[in-house]
Amino acid sequence: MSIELILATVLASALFGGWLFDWFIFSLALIYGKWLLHYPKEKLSPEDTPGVSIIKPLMGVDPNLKHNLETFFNLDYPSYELLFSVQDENDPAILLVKSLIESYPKADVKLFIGLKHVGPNGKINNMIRAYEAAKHNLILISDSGIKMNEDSLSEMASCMVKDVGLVLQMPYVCSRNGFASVYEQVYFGTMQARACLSANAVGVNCSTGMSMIFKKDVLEVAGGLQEFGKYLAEDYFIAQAIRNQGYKITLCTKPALQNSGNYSVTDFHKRLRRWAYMRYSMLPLFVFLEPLSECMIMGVAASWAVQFLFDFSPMGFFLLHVLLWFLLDYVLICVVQNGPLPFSKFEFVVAWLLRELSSPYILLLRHADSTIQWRNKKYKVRWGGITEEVTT
Ligand SMILES: CCCCCCCC/C=C\CCCCCCCC(=O)N[C@@H](CO)[C@H](O)/C=C/CCCCCCCCCCCCC
Ligand SMILES: O=c1ccn([C@@H]2O[C@H](COP(=O)(O)OP(=O)(O)O[C@H]3OC[C@@H](O)[C@H](O)[C@H]3O)[C@@H](O)[C@H]2O)c(=O)[nH]1
Repeated sequence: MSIELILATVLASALFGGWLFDWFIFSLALIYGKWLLHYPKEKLSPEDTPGVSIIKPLMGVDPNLKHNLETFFNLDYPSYELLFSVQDENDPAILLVKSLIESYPKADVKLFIGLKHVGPNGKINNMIRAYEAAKHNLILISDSGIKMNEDSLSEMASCMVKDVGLVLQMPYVCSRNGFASVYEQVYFGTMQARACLSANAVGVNCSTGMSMIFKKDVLEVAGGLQEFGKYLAEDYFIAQAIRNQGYKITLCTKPALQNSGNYSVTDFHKRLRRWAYMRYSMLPLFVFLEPLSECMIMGVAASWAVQFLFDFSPMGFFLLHVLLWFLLDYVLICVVQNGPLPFSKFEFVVAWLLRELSSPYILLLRHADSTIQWRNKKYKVRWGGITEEVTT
């Protein structure tokens, strides 16, 4: 056997193994998702509910912000405080928060204006003063675009049992008008849900910090929130630090409802590109692994592998692969939605195809620039996650 043939056989076997592994990830996500999201967990009794400090870092106003923030004033939870932080004193979000404070005079609310610089991460800088002032040990960090149901906080708190240090809400989205909303929903209900559910099922850190509740005393042992200002992916490193102390990280039984009023396919692609940039820069192994978890890329690679190993028709294999992936993605989004999908099957097909066909391009785009833009700043993330702000 020639060396070329040996190498090709090893490569084809590895790709075929990777293809089987992708179906394992799929199965894990479906089973775990059904178990987690469809079977209600025991609720906390009112006397067992710990107080929660909710930090809302705000930057700018969008058409849904007032409605989203108002849902935090109407939570069905006995003891919580709301800590709004706004870094720029000219930010229109300040007037909005003040008007909500007037409308809800009984709410326990504080507004922090101005940032404390502890590192390049703007979100952390914005939140530090609120974090320091928080009076409860349980802290919920909740991004500006998040909308809560009345029972969302009690669902999250009931997942925070003794050996758990961090509860995350899996990212999902509210249904809004237009195709961009369908597109976001399809992304978070398929690709992201697959990674997030399967990873959490086996204890792999796949943390997205848009809505996460943690124990302050545990984070303090790791240096406090300020310690994570040096990372852009502060959510990933906070989760890692909490886990290093022997605490579990768990997913909440209800997903996070992102409901930003400004959304478009182009903006969403920019956000996905930023996230891919962060993952690739801090965990370079992802440059190879992540494309192989994409339907089209793995389909092409596995089609070549089965032709080489088993003399199977690559075109027939590819079409079967895409069909099965598509069907399982549809089942997965139904599991995540946990109710009727708010769009038609046709819209799902179009959004799914656009997502699957554009994602290799987005993953490639990550390599086009060595810096990344987040809100009004540019950053460079180094291997291992340490980040520096780039000023031009
Ligand atoms: C042969 C195939 C091997 C497949 C291996 C799987 C490779 C991972 C594939 C996809 C990753 C998707 C990433 C999920 C979304 C993460 C969202 C995100 O970027 N969030 C950032 C902003 O909030 C955050 O700062 C970054 C966090 C880092 C996430 C690391 C994700 C690890 C996911 C691993 C999933 C593997 C599951 C294995 C189960 C057996
Ligand atoms: O400079 C900044 C940037 C952002 N933020 C706040 O951070 C939150 C998230 O910002 P965006 O919506 O722009 O970004 P994303 O939804 O992509 O964030 C996500 O990716 C980056 C991670 O660090 C975040 O934890 C995660 O939620 C918002 O509440 C925003 O107001 C700041 O307070 N200051």
